[in-house]
Amino acid sequence: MNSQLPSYGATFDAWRLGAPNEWAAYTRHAFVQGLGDGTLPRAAFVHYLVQDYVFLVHFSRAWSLGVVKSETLAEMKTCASTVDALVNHEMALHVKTCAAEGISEAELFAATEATENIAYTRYVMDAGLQGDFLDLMAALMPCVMGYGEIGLSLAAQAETSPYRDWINTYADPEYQAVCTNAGAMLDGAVAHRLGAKPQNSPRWAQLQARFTKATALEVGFWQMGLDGAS
Ligand SMILES: Cc1ncc(C[n+]2csc(CCO)c2C)c(N)n1
Repeated sequence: MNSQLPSYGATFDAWRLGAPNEWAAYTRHAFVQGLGDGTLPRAAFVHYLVQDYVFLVHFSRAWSLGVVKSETLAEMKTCASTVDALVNHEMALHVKTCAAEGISEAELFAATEATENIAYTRYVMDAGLQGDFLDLMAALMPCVMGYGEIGLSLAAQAETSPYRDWINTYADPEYQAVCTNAGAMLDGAVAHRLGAKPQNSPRWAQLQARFTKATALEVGFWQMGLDGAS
């Protein structure tokens, strides 16, 4: 385990520090350890991937809401390119892996959502509908950055793990750059709305709470992957 955490920008790093228990439960979950050491049952991985496909559909909707709530072109560009990456690239990994297990894309799209899945994606969507761009980003960031951190922490095990494609997707410098860029965009968005000392803003605690809740919902998602396959 890599004990040095990657930095993805001042705002994200502060929010991660503000949710130590939830963050550790998310990034060091038994599901994650099983991906690294190869002990994760294949059925749990496939169950997770089918749910994750539906998750990505709703995450694409949430990032699309980010375009709507943007106040600068830089924000709009990040959100628009994330939607593109999700619907035209990231979901393809799920389709390919599931096809090898005999599950078609139509079946993926029509999969029944697990309660933990509904809870997470609708929480994020509501954060964006009820709040502003920062509320939405606080709910979206655990997903983006958490997978970057998990990918890096598992990279050393990739060669020997049957889940090496999954690990390499997120350990890849290209995905690390996605995290760094998202973090820089977030820092800009925070400065734009809350000024140079955002931690003094009355909104800071509320944003931290949204980030912490979304992180806890990631823990529930891993657990659903483990439990739902048995
Ligand atoms: C439960 C769950 N959490 C996070 C991710 C990772 N992820 C989701 S969207 C995206 C791209 C940028 O937002 C990434 C990396 C996932 N696949 N499933």
